[in-house]
Amino acid sequence: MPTMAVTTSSPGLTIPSLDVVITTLVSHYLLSFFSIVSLTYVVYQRVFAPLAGVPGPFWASLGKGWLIARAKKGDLHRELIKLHEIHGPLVRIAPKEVSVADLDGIKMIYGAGSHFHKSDWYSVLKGHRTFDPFAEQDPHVHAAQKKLVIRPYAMETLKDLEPYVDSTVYHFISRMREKVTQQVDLGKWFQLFAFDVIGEITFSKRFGFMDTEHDDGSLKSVESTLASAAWLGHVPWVFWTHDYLKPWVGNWLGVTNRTGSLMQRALKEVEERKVRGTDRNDFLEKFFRLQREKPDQVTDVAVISMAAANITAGSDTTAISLRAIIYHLLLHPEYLDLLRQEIDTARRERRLSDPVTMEEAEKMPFLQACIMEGLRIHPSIGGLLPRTVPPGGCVIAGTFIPAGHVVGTSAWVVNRNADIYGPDANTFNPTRWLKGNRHEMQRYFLTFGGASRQCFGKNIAFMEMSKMVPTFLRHFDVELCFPDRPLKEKNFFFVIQEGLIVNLTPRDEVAEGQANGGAEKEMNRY
Ligand code: HEM
Repeated sequence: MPTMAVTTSSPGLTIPSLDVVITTLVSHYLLSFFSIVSLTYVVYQRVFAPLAGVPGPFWASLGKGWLIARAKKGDLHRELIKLHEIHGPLVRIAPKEVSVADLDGIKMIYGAGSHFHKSDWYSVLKGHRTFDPFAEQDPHVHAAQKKLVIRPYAMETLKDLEPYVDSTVYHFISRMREKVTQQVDLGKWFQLFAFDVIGEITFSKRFGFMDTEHDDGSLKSVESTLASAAWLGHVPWVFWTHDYLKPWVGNWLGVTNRTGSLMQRALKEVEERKVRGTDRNDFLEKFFRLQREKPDQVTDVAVISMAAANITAGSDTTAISLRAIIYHLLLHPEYLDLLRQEIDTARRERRLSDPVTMEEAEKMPFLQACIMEGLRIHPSIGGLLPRTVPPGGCVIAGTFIPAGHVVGTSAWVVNRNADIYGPDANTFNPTRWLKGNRHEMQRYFLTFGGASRQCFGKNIAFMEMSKMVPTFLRHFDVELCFPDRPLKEKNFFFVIQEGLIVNLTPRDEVAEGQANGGAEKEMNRY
């Protein structure tokens, strides 16, 4: 029987029963209560909160929903460019988070010795790992870890790694020669190359992706890690709640791959190497040498973690950069011609090896300019590099931002700053690196992060690109199959492109040289 019966006291007049009255009143008051709380919250965020005066999307000022939606859609970098064009140097992107395009502010946040430390966004990447320089938030722990493992990444040790990069570049070229009659997904091949080269320099063992033309799941693993971290980082409590409940609910988050399958791969390689030994001077050997010097501090966990970091931080990032450089050169034949001239002149003058050496590449100013410009126009990392405001707060672009709030800059925004790069900052123009104020341009160049937490692998990445780009272009004429179809891109912290499909034609002189020499021969000097 229904409980909410009504009683009729006289014809035409209906009196509700007591429980109906109570239910109606409660829902009415609850609704009013929530409306008042919500309204108060909106008024607070829009009028009284410390960041109320900072412009930005309406929904961003009220919660993390806007950021999460962008992270899911993968367009945060493009949105930030637009928003800064509209609003100027500061944009509020969450109730307590600001995107900064102000140059003094950027220097303050990322400069050497900065007190702005990595925000909680990174905690989801770190999880329970005890050794992880990339995601470490504590500056003292980070400094100690960096000191222990940075030596193998230094410029002086690059020479040891060069032959490993050479053999992988040569393998790439020989695989491309097999593809000259087909449409080639060059973007995918750069990714296979970038993973194989990391395998070679870290473990003296290519992963074999270029041989099989696909990977063993590692590419997906990195991608799902980043896609998941990109949104979870904005709500770390979701990650930690899931972490707590995992024994009962299972693993639902891709970000845990960073501590899962990739670590397992690194672990396997390290264990195998311990048994097998080696006479090669690759990364693993360099880490083992550090371990022999300080066995208590450079633990097995540290070695495995750094090997895994090479894969996650060094593969996709390099592939993205190679795609960007070649794609933009193909879109701008005038610059491609200039680069070809530089390559061909060096070759005619017998100043060019095959593959091109690091030393030779450094003497090619236009090549270096093209690499810098590709890195500028399409930085691999499109996320915000978020940092927590230190105690005492800070003033950026005349606005006070309290301690504990988050500030950050995407390289996509600052790398397009017209005050630094000129009025054509939005277009690919390598000549700016030859005639512009290079020092000033490099000072704010955020593609490899800020000085306080700069990329460990920058030198290695430059070595790979400096070899691959001229060697590839001396071997092939390259043409976009679909010049009118822009590449698709998705920002999952890394801004990954899709659709770099090309036709390759072998360049005759080189083809002859190679026919005589064989694809896998070491370094032929012409
Ligand atoms: C073109 C290629 C690359 C680009 C654009 C790039 C970019 C970056 C950026 C922007 C950061 C700072 C991230 C942040 O502040 O949150 C970073 C950090 C890092 N990168 Fe790279 N990277 C590249 C290649 C590599 C390679 C090849 C390796 C290793 C072999 C590597 C290892 C690292 C490590 C270990 C860190 C953490 C540094 C720290 O926080 O102290 N990267 N990278």
